[in-house]
Amino acid sequence: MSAPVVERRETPPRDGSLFLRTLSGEALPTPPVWLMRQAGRYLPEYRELRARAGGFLDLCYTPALATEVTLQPIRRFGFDAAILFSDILVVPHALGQHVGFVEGEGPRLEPVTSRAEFGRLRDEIDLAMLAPVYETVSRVRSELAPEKALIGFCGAPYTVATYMVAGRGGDEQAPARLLAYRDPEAFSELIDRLVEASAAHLVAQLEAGADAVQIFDSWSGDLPPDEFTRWSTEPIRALCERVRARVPDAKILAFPRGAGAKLAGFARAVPANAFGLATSEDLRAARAAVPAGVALQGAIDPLALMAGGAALDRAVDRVLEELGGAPLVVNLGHGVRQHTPPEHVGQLVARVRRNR
Ligand SMILES: Cc1c2[nH]c(c1CCC(=O)O)Cc1[nH]c(c(CCC(=O)O)c1C)Cc1[nH]c(c(CCC(=O)O)c1C)Cc1[nH]c(c(C)c1CCC(=O)O)C2
Repeated sequence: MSAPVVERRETPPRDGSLFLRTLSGEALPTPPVWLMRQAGRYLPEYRELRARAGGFLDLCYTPALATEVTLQPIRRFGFDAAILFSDILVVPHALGQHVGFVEGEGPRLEPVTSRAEFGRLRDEIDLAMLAPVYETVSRVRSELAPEKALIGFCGAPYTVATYMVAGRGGDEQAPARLLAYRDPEAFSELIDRLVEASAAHLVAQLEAGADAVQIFDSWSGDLPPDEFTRWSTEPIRALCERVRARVPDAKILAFPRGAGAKLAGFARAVPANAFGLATSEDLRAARAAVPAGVALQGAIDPLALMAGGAALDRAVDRVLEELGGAPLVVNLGHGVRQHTPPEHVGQLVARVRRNR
């Protein structure tokens, strides 16, 4: 791993951060709240800035703009945590894969589908290429109030591999799964490289000032149990261990989206401080599946958020009731959708905090 690009900043202890206290195992009467994809196209101020920024990756790699976009939802809604504005696909980009974003369609990568093609990627992640991302982390941290936490992130090795092999997103995980069955050694080599690259990327974000990091595993939930253990649980466990070897007190959230009954085994193996729950999870079963004192994060339906009104209040109350009384970070079960009215986000935050 190359040396960190940005020096670790001396940061004051943030005892006032409800988010960090929850990750340390405290059950708070009013839990912290932030939302996946809280920055983005549902916000008019994002759309306005995005139109001036050029391409999506240009926005991610321009610290002044990425900082502004990260802070927009904090100013508007007062969330307890900001999430760095970036993307999981900067890791393949810094491994030398061609990555682009097609307007209105999503990511397009030049697919890597064999050992020979993996061989054309860099052996190690080029952290210098991601220096603007780490600069964004330090800028955001210095502009955020001390009681607000800053979350860095990466995609889980399996999820990132599905994009690298298929060359695109959506429901196109079949190419990676086929490769995993046809040539498990080759797929395993790709996953191992992603473990190392992602660890270096998370450590660099923590050293630049991120208070915690989240690992997004958006696509492993469909895997059969043994494949899930091999391609999701084990690589994420290894990733957490690599990060903690460099930053022993790193706060880590793992989000194995849609793990369902596989969550219990995942949570036993992965040494995270919190586990994210998708909309579809049985919340009480999930609580019983994770070790006592470990935080859970989730799991309001993004479509209840879009609907608003009484349906949204009920969705918030259900999460508070079924997951409250133990360490809880209120969030959605997946990202905010594009056509969500911003006032509904305000309603969600007010509902969580109404007894405060
Ligand atoms: C799979 C995945 C990706 N990116 C991400 C995941 C994991 C979470 C999930 O399952 O959604 C994670 C991500 N992507 C983005 C963030 C920023 C922080 C946040 O607000 O949560 C985070 C944490 C910004 C983004 N990443 C992207 C946008 C939209 C780009 C635009 O403004 O045009 C944003 C705000 C583009 C992106 N990036 C990706 C896709 C499939 C797309 C296109 C689909 C879409 O547009 O929603 C890959």
